[in-house]
Amino acid sequence: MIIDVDLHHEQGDFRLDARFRSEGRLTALFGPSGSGKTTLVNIIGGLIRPSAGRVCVKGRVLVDTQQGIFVPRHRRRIGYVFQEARLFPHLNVRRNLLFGRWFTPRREQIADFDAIVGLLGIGHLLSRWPSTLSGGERQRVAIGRALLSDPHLLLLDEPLASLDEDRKAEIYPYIERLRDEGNVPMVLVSHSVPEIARLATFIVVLNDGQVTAFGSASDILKHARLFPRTGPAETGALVEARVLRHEEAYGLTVLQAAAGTLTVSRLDLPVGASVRVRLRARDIILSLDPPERLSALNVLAGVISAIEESFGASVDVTLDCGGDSLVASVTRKSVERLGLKPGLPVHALIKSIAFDREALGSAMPGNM
Ligand SMILES: Nc1ncnc2c1ncn2[C@@H]1O[C@H](COP(=O)(O)OP(=O)(O)OP(=O)(O)O)[C@@H](O)[C@H]1O
Repeated sequence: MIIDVDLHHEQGDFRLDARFRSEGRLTALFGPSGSGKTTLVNIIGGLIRPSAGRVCVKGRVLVDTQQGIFVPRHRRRIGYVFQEARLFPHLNVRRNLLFGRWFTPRREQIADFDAIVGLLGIGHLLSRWPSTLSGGERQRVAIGRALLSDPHLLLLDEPLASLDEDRKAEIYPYIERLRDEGNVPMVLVSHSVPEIARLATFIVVLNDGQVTAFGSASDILKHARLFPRTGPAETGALVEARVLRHEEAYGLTVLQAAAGTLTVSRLDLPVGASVRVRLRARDIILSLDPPERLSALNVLAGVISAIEESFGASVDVTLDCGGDSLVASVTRKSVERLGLKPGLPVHALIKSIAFDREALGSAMPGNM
């Protein structure tokens, strides 16, 4: 278990009750403003002492109020990256990075400077001063500095929140690479559904200081009801796929998922590259018959596995498509009219706009 939390905390009028366990390589703490994400991350990092409870990271007890255990922040071996990079302005990038090492005992310094610099693509910045870096570059250096302290866990508290969409898009591939190739698990604070859909392997949902759900990213993102303030617009299924081929003449790329093939706008990725596709529930239409003579390029066959109970106008219908799980948001009237029920074979028409470019791609710019 990477993180095991069971705690209660009170600050002013705010009450936080958090209980979850995560094995995720990248655990997202998701929730609206004021839900308690930063408070929770600060408790894990040792900046706040919880009123009661336990925090374990990789099997090590960091806090246990019953047993009087509270490991101070500098002994936790937890790296921290904040919303603003907080680099030392009087040190160049190389010395900022090396600063990360100072507090790690020499025999425990295993992080490879060149490997981390390569992973984050900051080799060409080493002699630059922080004031000359873009926001995205600064955050990559801050992440590198945190990793060079050989942390057991890296906490990222909305590290992209102050960046514009272009800078965010520039930094996502590096976080994905750390997630997939690095050996330090991460906790990311975020209130963006597209961001967690792209990056998270495990999601903890917070609302008003309560953990309302936790689980694998693909399980959690299916449930629109968990994201009441974002609305159901963003929820849907995460599907892993590979680039099968490019159709240059049409400017298209064909992806292969367990559910079948998916055609999207041309992606700058090599054949064989893996991508993660988010299929939003509101962008899926169900049909009992195989649809013909339609302009939609993406139709997947599946079997209804569940229909969520709901009193609202729409319900979530979950499909099993060759092992991939899809969710369609369907009106209750349509459920009745079409006689939808578990076990029924259906066809899912995916509107082409459902392929959210932000959720596509785990390739580095170098591969493009
Ligand atoms: N020192 C404090 N004393 C009293 N209340 C506090 C203190 N710090 C934070 N709070 C309150 O605790 C609640 C949770 O704050 P927190 O910063 O953890 O939320 P958040 O989910 O990280 O929000 P955001 O996304 O806006 O950063 C808020 O209502 C906040 O006003």
